[in-house]
Amino acid sequence: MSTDTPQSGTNANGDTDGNADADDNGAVEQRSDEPLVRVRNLQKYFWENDSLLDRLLGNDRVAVRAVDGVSFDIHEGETLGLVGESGCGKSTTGETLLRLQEPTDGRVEFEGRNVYDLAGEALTEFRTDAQVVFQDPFSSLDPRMTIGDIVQQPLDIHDIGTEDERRERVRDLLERVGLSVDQLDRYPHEFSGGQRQRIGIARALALEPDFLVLDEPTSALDVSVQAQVLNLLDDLQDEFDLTYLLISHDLSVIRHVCDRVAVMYLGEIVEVGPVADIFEAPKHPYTKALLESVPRASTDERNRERETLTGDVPSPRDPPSGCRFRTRCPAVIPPEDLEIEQDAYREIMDLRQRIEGEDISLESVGEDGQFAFEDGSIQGSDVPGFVAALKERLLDRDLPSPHDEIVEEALAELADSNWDAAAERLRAEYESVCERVHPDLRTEEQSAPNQHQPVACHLYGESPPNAVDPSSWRE
Ligand SMILES: Nc1ncnc2c1ncn2[C@@H]1O[C@H](COP(=O)(O)OP(=O)(O)OP(=O)(O)O)[C@@H](O)[C@H]1O
Repeated sequence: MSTDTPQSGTNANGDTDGNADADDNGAVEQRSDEPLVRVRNLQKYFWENDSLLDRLLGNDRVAVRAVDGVSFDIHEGETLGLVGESGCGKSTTGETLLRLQEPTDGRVEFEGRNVYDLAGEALTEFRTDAQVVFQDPFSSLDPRMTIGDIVQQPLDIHDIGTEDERRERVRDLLERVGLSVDQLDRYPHEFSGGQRQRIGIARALALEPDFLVLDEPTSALDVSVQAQVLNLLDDLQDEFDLTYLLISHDLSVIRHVCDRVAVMYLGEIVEVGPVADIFEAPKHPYTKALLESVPRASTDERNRERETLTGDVPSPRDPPSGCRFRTRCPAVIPPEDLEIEQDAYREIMDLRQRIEGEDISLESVGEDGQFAFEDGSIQGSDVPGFVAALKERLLDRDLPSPHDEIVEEALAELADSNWDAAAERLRAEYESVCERVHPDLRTEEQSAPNQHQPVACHLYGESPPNAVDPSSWRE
């Protein structure tokens, strides 16, 4: 963990300047040391409607794309933060890379070996070296076991040492995490939340691991206790040369303890970089919005107009095409030849999304059944009034010409319940590169040596698809 002194000059996946020497011509020689953990294109899908009964009933299998092709490295001794809104796939990433879940595709190397190929002794070694601390100390500790037995359990399972040696190790561990050995024979319910998390940490350390996945280690704790547990993790990292993947939705935790941070959205990583760069100069519109949504301490900052994340996170069962954030993105890129202000474009894109999702109650438009639908259509003479009422309900602003006319044409299709035609009218005019092309995040191999904050966004492509200045859309 950094204690607020993050690395600088780190490339896509954590190579630091200290390890990349520039020669006289400015050419940079890459560091030779391998990351401790290398994740490449990791995918984990959960399948719904996948039972025998579903097959007999002819139900289609549905993939929940919890993790959908993530790549990152974690270097020895560092803390990489994984941050994103609830449900974006953070825990599944952590569990899959520890092989607590089988991957759908992709590769995870730990000390250079593919974790998913390991068997026998090599697998046991990996299970010893890589451990996890879960969020909820209440449910992750067996209530029927004493804490001595809980901490000793991994030593028993791996048959390490004699009974006396194991007991001695448990005592050492409990003391090291700030608990008293007198408490050895007590049960989890006799401890506070913070103490229970210390027990979970002691158990994770029992086998002397090199690497810990810390999955929201402090989110179930009172704020006052959170700092104590984070400080303990920091001390333990120094003392035992630990490498951490810290999963958290809490940006202040990430900022306080991480060296680098990977920002996750809907199963993908959208930006990676040193923690100071990500917090001070975020690039991806999602990262910016995530940071904007954090309450500010200073009055100046509090009074500043804040653009927070709006709109629902789409389902991982059917993620948006192209950039997954484009359905909420305040910087979604208009077609090259279109003259339109960003706010108006966003509003039209939102309207199209609602039309595509048939997410408008047409029967309730207007006053008390003003527009009666018969066989899916309203009377022709009512169409202008219907379109005006729809606009009033669905749009927050008056659109300039010619956009107003195009939107009216699309809405008029809804007078005949022609959802597809309405969506098509808008798609024909307003389709964005963000929905057509998936922006990839470069991996270490693909990044220029001086590119230390890769971002998966068309605004930052080598040849941006549209002349939008990324710094201009919000300041
Ligand atoms: N066993 C499962 N079966 C089906 N879907 C699952 C399963 N586990 C997770 N998911 C889904 O996968 C997606 C990612 O979940 P995950 O718990 O990894 O997200 P997260 O970012 O860790 O969220 P949180 O912070 O709320 O824990 C979610 O949509 C979740 O509902």
